[in-house]
Amino acid sequence: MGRKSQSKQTSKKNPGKENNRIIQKRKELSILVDKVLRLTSIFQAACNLTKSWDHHLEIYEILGEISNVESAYTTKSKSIPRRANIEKYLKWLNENEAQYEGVEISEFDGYELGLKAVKEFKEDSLILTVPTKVMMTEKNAQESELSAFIQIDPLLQNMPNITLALFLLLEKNNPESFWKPYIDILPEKYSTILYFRLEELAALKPSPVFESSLKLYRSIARQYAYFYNKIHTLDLPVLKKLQDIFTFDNYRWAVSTVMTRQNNIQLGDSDVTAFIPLWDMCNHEHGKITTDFNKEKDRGECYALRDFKPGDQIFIFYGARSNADLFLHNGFVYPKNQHDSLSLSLGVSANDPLRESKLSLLTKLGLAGITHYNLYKGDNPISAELLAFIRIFNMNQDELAKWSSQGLPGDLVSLDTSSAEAVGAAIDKRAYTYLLTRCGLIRASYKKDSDDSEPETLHRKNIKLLKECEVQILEGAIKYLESAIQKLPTAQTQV
Ligand SMILES: C[S@@+](CC[C@H](N)C(=O)[O-])C[C@H]1O[C@@H](n2cnc3c(N)ncnc32)[C@H](O)[C@@H]1O
Repeated sequence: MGRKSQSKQTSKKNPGKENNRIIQKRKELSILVDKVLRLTSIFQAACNLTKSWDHHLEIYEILGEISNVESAYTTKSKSIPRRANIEKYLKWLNENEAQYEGVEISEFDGYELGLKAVKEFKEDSLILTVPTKVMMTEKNAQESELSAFIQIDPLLQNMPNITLALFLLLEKNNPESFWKPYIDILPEKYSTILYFRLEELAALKPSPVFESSLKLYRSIARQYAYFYNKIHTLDLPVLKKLQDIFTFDNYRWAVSTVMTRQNNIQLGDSDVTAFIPLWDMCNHEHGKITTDFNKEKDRGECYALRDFKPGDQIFIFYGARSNADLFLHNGFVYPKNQHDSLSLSLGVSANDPLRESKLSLLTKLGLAGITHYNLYKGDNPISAELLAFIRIFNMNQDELAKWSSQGLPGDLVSLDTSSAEAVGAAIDKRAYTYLLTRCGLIRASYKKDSDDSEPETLHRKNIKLLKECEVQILEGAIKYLESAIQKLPTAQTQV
């Protein structure tokens, strides 16, 4: 606080002193940013989890220092709570011919803002339309002053979501922005892992999302450092504008806004990444995709995925995504998720004497490069690919030789009964038993860390829900495998 107000006064009274402060800030930051770049480039993907975590601690600490330096030198303007901006937002939408009759923006417990029906909507009826002109898209970014940077930056050329994040930052800092009413109703912060404290991230263990979270954090940290350097070394007017706005805190906000609100929409001949106002006020529930782009009318359209009565929250279906995906990229967990899955890390050990034969059989089936297989929620937890892996993984030398001699051993990668007969109960018994043991061990690892002493924050709530869903998947798979083993013909199960 003290440092911030000091900075303001100094700049008015003594511009020379202010210049020195800026130089000092840049010096401090460039040392820290270099550290982030070095740390994020030496990292080996094959590191074990303990090393990944130690590595994360280092990155996290340096980013903490970066945030401290950046906030000490920045005067934060007072922001108006998003709810207070709803009226202006709706007026802007009206002026730009968005249609949303019978719909209100409202607060819903556990969802923040959402859309409320104030009249009845029958399933498949049109709820709202959003003209292209109010959407903020990667195309707008390409047509803006940012284009000079996009043209010379390979990262931006290949990652439209990052382009959109930088464009959003520029527009947020532009009081004249056409999208100001939209930007003013965006959340101030998010429940993505970029906002998690260390203890919260650690509480994700043993979920496989722990590892994915460290990866995501590392990648955003590296992007931040990469862009920091570009912004402060390249001589482009747009980058001069970004110099004061581009802080780690602002970047994680922009990236999280994109992660939680982006849509892909067919504009012209291409698929573009876009923010679609109003449409992106809808929260998710299970159902069918009911959002579309109407080329003739040049607008996005959102239809009712089911009947909604006055007073109901209007939901849309975000797509068939696992809770791991929703947690990581959208910052929430959907307990009734019918598309849930759990990622298992599986591979042939370097010490396995039959490694070469197993890998060559996996290669034939196009599975050699796969390091993770999904277990699914519901009656069929095992995919054909996972079944193929556990079958091959559990074969002996003779079995490997037999199956390798075939052109394409399609029966190995099939859930059909006839294929199971061709593979034989002996292999399947070993395969299922192996997976059962593996699932049992993973399930047991979830028991250890039920720490209820921590306050129930949204982050903690999501972590708890995610792990409960993962345990459910594991228990479903265990039941399925026990029953599958029992159903195998006993006479043939001898090896
Ligand atoms: C596209 S926005 C929807 C509007 C958002 N609720 C808001 O206040 O701006 C997506 C975000 O809404 C929240 N959300 C959406 N569906 C949800 C659900 N089923 N349960 C909990 N939160 C949800 C998550 O925070 C997610 O990142």
